Amino acid sequence: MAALTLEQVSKIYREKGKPDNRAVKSLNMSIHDGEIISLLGSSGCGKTSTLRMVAGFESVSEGSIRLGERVLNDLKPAERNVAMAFEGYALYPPLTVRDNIAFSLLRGKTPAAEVQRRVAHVAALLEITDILDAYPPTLSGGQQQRVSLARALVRQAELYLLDEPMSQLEPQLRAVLRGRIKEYLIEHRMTSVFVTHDQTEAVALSDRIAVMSGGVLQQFASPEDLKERPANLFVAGFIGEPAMNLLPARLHLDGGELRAVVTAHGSTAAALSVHFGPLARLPEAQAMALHEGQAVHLGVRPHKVRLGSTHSAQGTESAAQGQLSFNQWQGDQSHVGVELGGHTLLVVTDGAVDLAEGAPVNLALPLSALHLFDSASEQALVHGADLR
Ligand SMILES: Nc1ncnc2c1ncn2[C@@H]1O[C@H](COP(=O)(O)OP(=O)(O)OP(=O)(O)O)[C@@H](O)[C@H]1O
Repeated sequence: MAALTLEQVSKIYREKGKPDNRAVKSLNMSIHDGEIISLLGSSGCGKTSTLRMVAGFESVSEGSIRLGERVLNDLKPAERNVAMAFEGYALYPPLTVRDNIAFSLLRGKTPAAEVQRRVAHVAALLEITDILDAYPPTLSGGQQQRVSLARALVRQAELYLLDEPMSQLEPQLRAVLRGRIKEYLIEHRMTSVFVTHDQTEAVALSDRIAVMSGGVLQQFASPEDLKERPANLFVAGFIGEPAMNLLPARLHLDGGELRAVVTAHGSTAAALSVHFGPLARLPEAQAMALHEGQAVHLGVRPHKVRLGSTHSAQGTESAAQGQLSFNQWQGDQSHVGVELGGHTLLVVTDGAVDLAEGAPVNLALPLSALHLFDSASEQALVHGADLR
């Protein structure tokens, strides 16, 4: 296994008569030896282009890619010692599933008995033992995808690249295989990069997740940090289901205390005022970035707001009062909309909520649920979780 380092890596697609398409922009990433990471983002954000540059199926337009001490940029794919499961499977139709999986091992010096042992092990792991003697054209998409994944996992490579490797599987099987694949990767200390647009999958599989948008790396952090300390408005809105509430607000720093005030539409009255505590609790550099009247976005995760019929904010919680605008039971949780001076705050609760439309609602907003982002730069300013 080895560490993977990307330094200022860009991918520029050039087509005659069209403007250059900079699909990946100055990507810097350092993936540790044995670490499992995911590239996560919406369609077209540059995930696959990044993976294909690492594998050697796309040239690197700018920057350098290193695996351990070796620079990969000018090596052919076969010289890189990188195993890849492709989104389009790329199986050999005239070979059985068993021979497809064993192909790379048979070309090497692995003894036949060891090849058979490894193929049997990975086939059992991915539940494809019963199709080992079948030919790819007779298989379903989900089966072909697992064969492609098995072919990558069975190899002894320095790096494993897995492009949406479970996208064709049914949710139940996908959940089971996720757990098994993760165990297998950890047991063999396999440095691995997944590409996915499914955040549940990225969270379940990865030590760290690289969130990409528009070819730019937005944040590369643990699943917990992405949720509790999103680096900017994009990550705040992208990670978490349902999305974080983001309300336009102004900062007030009077008396050495930090407050964010959301004003009601068409008025100067406060619709919501939240208290972050003394400014002195912030690291100096962070406090210096704040000023009176600064335009910010206040972020609040829907799961973290408490609903009550009476005022019940305690300790480090901020209180607010609004009006219930909708109340939807989702089968396992309630999605409740609360109107605050023309803004709607979404609240998610585990149980059913016995309140009708228009009812007054009291909210308690725990400090740990609050985030501040600068509206102009869109960068994070303060996370309540750091002030507990
Ligand atoms: N071979 C190519 N030639 C020209 N442009 C390309 C090529 N491959 C990708 N692109 C463009 O590069 C951008 C990023 O595409 P890429 O496939 O890397 O994104 P992605 O995040 O992996 O998307 P998806 O999840 O849909 O696969 C898109 O604008 C795409 O149209």
